[in-house]
Amino acid sequence: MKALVTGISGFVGSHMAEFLLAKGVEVAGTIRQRSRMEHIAHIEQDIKLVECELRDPISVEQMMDRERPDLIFHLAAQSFVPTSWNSPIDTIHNNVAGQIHLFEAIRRFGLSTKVQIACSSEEYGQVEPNEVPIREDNPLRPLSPYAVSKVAQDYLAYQYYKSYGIHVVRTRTFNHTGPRRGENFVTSNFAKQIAEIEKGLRPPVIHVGNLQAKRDFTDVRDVVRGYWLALEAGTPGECYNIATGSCCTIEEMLNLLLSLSDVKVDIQEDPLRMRPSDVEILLGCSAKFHADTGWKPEIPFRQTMTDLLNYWRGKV
Ligand SMILES: C[C@H]1O[C@H](OP(=O)(O)OP(=O)(O)OC[C@H]2O[C@@H](n3cnc4c(=O)[nH]c(N)nc43)[C@H](O)[C@@H]2O)[C@@H](O)[C@@H](O)C1=O
Repeated sequence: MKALVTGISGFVGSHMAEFLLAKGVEVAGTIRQRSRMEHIAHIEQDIKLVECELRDPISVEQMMDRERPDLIFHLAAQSFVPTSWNSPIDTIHNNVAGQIHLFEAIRRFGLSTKVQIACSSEEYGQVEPNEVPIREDNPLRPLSPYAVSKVAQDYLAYQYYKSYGIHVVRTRTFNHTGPRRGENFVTSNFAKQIAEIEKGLRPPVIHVGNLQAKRDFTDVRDVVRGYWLALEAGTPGECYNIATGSCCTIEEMLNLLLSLSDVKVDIQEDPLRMRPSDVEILLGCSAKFHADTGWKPEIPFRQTMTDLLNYWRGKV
C-alpha cells in the first residue's frame, strides 16, 4: 500500500507521514523547492520526497504517472486565514488549482486512488447560535477568501465523485494544533511568546488579537488518525466533521497556556491581529464521522497544549 501526502513537510503533513510509517505504509510526499524540511528531517530516510508544484498541471501529471499511489492525503494548502485577505487570488489559485490537477491526473491515468480532501470548519463561517454544535448539513456561509477556497475544494471533490466516480472523502476539520504548529496560528503564537518570555527573550507582554472567538481544538495526532480512518471506512463522496464537540474562547486557551507556566504577563491587544471578519464560533458535531469510522478524539486539550508549549521551549 502506497500513500502520497501532499504538503508532507508541513505541520499536518509531517504528522500524517509519521502515522503512516507507524502503520507500515509506503510513504511518498510532495515538496516544493522552497519547502522547509525541519518537520520531516527525522523521517527523511524513511519516505520518498517528490518535488512537485501542484499549481502546475504538467508537474502534477508527471508526478502522478511516476507514483500512482493507492491513497492520497491532500493536505497541501495556503492555510492561514489572514494571508487570504492580503492575496485572495493566490489562496484561491493555490488551493483550488492544485486539487483539480490531482483529480485530472487520476482521471487521465485511470487510477483507483482513494483521496482524502482536507476541507475546513471555516467553510461554515457565519454560524447562528442555534446551529451549534455544527453538523455537516449546516449552510456554508464562508467569511474569508480562505474559507471560499475550501468550499470550492469541498464541492469540487463532491463533483468529481459524482461525475467520474473518483473515491473522495471530504474531511471538514475544525481547529487543530500540537507540536510543529506554525507560529502564525494562535495556539502556537501564544505558546511561543510564553516560551520566549520564560527565557527572558522578550518583555512579559503577550500580544493578542480577538480573544472572544470560540474554537473547537483537536490534537493534530487525533486528526491524522481521522484522515486515515476516513479513507479506510468513510463513504466515498461524503463529507465529515472532525471535531471534539467542545470549544473554548481564545482567552480561555491563553489562560490554560499561562497556567502551564510560571510567568506573570500583561495582555496587550494588537490591532494588526484583528480580522476584517472573524468567525465567532466554530463548535463541531462529529457524530456522523464517529458512526461511520469509529473515530473519536483521544488526546485531552491540556495535554496538547502542554506538548505545544514544550515544543516551543525546545526551540526558542
Ligand atoms: C479550521 C481552521 O483553523 C485555522 O484557522 P483560524 O481559526 O483562523 O486559526 P488561527 O489560529 O489563526 O485563529 C484562531 C482564532 O484566534 C483568534 N486570534 C486571537 N488572537 C490571535 C493572534 O494573535 N493570532 C492569530 N493567528 N489568531 C488570533 C483569531 O481571530 C481566530 O478567531 C486554520 O488551521 C485554518 O486553516 C482552518 O482551516
